[in-house]
Amino acid sequence: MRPVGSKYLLEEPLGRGATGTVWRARQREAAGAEAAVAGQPGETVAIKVLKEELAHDADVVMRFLRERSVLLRLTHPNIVRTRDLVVEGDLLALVMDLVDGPDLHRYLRDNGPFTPVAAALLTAQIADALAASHADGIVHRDLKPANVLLKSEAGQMHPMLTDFGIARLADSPGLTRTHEFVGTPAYVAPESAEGRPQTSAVDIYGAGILLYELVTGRPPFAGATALEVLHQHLSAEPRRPTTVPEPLWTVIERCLRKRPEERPSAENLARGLRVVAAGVGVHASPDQAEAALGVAALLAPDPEPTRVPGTGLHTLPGAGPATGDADPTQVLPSSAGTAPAGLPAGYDPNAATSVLPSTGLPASGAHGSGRTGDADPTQVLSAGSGPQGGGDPTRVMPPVPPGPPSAQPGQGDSPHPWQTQMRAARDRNEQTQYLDPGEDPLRRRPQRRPSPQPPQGYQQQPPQQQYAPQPPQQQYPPQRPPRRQPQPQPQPQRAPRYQQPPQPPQPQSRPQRYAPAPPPEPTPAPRREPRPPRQRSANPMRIPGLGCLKGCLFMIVVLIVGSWLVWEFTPLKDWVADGKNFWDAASDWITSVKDWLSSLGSDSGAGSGSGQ
Ligand SMILES: Nc1ncnc2c1ncn2[C@@H]1O[C@H](COP(=O)(O)OP(=O)(O)OP(=O)(O)O)[C@@H](O)[C@H]1O
Repeated sequence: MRPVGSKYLLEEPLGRGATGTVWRARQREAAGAEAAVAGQPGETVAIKVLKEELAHDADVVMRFLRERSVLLRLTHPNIVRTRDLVVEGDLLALVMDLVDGPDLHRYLRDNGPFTPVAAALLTAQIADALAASHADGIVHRDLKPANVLLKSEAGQMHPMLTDFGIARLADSPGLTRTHEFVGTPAYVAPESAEGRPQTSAVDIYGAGILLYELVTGRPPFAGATALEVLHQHLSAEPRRPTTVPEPLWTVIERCLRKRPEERPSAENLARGLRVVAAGVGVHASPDQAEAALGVAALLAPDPEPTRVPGTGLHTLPGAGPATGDADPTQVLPSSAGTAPAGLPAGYDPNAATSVLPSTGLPASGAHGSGRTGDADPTQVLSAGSGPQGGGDPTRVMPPVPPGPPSAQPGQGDSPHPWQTQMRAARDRNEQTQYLDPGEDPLRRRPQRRPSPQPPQGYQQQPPQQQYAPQPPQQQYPPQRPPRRQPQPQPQPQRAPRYQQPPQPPQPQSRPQRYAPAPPPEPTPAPRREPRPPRQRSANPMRIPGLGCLKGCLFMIVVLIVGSWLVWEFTPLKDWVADGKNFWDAASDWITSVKDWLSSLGSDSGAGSGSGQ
C-alpha cells in the first residue's frame, strides 16, 4: 500500500485511462479544512493519480491548483464528488467518492442495449448533472459511457458522471498544443474536431451519442480510424435505427446537430427525455404519448452556453475560419479517411480518450486497461507528426505561449501566488514512505526528475526552445481568459415518474476556497551526501586474487629495496660488515640467526635430558 500525502493509502488499481490511474484507497486520517470532504479514518475512497507527464506539466499543475475550488464545490446527486486534491512532490491526485459499480461502457458491453425508456431516464440524469456543471461554468468535454459509473442503490442503477474537469486539466499547451483537441473520437463534437470554439454544447453532442449507443449498443459513427470517425462527425447524418421510437429519435437528432447552437440546453434535454420516457413506455397514456411526440418544442437551445476558454484558436488546414460559422459539413482533409500504417485493425472508437492532431494522424494502439483489464484504453496521439504519425504518443510538447509575456502579479522576484499555493499544498502532505519498488506500480515509472527547487524568479521559456520539463514552480502558465463566474443555481429536483426514486436534496455549494498560505522561506531541498566510492579492499594496490596478502608482500618488497639502497649508498656497510655487499651481509646474518636458533634448540634439548 502506498501513501498519498499523509491522509490516504492506495490499495489496488481500479482502472487506467489517458489521464491517470484510478485506485481504490483508504483514508488514514481526516483531511484538513482545504478538502471538500474531511472523511473518516478507514473510509474507502477512489483516487485518480494523474499521469506523470501531466504532473510534470507546469501548466497542468497550476490549473490543478487554480481549479481546485471549482472541482471541489461541484456537487450533484449524479456527479461523482471530488473530495480532495493532493499535491505531493510531483504527484497530483484527485480523491473521489468510491462508486461501487461498473462503468456504463462495461455494463453496456456485458448486458446489451437498454430499452428506450431506461435509456431516456438514465440519460436524463446525466443531463441533470451536465445542467448543474454548466451552470457552474464547467464543461465536461469527455462525456462517454466509460465516464459514467453505475452506482447500485436499492436495486436501481444510479448514473454518476465522473472525470469532471480532467479534460480541462489535461488540455495543457504542454501536452496538446492549440491545434488539437481533447476528447474521445466517437464522442467528439464537430466543432471540437475542427478546432472551432467549444461551448457546453459539446457535452450535449456527447450525450446524444451516448443516448444513441444506449439504445443501439454502438455509437452512430464508426470507422477504421479515429480520423474516419471524426470525418463522419463532420459530414455524416446519423440514421435512425428501427428500434428507436420517433420521440426519442427527435431528441437524439437534435443533440447531434452539427451546429452547436441548434442543440438543446442540458436542462431542456433532461426535461425532454423525461417526457419522452413517459410517452414511449407501454403504460403511457394518450396524453403522455402525445406530449412525447411534441418533444421538439421542449428542446430549446441554451441562449447563453458556457464557453470553453482557450478553444478554437486554430482551425484545421482547409477547415475554414475559427469563427463558429464554418460550414458544418466541411470535412477533414482527404488524408483523414485513410488508415495510415501502424494502425491496428479494429479500432475501437468507443474506448479512447485522445489528444488528436488536426491532420491525418491515426489512432494508434491503446495502452490503457479498464477495471477488468480489457480493452478500455485511452490514447494520446502525438501532435505535429504529420500523416505518417510515428511520434511518441505521450510526448510532452513544447508549451506555446500565446503571446509575449505580460507583466503578471507575482512575476519577477516575488513568487507567483500559485507557486505559494502549490508549496503550501505540498507542505501539507507528509513525505511518502516508499514500498519495495517491485510492489509499487507507481514507482515502476520512467526516471523521475529531481525534486523541484523553490523558485527564485520567473524564467521565461523561449518559445522555440526545445522543451525540457521544468519544475512546476519555475514556470508560469500563459494567462487564460477569465472564466465565467459561477452562478449558484438551485437545481430543481424533478420527480421522475419511472424507476428513479426522488433524489434527496444535496447541499448545493460548499465553497471551500483555497486560502493562499503566507509564502514560506525558500528552503533549499536537502542535498544528499555523495556516497563514498566503493572500495573492495583497504589495499590500494588492487592486485587481483591476492587479497590482504598483497599488502604484506608490498611492504616486504619495500623494506628489502629500502634496506639495499641504504646499505649500498651509505657508509653503513663499512661500519658494520667490513664493506661486504648487501646480499653477502644478509646471508651472513641469516646464517648467524640459524646457528643461534639451532644452538637454542640444542641447549633446551640438553637441559631437558639432564633433568631426567
Ligand atoms: N470514483 C470511482 N469509483 C470507482 N471506480 C472508479 C472511479 N473513477 C473511476 N473508476 C474506475 O476506474 C476506471 C478508470 O477511470 P478513468 O477515469 O481513468 O478511465 P477513463 O474514463 O477510461 O479514462 P479517460 O477518461 O482518462 O480516458 C474506470 O473505468 C472506472 O471503472
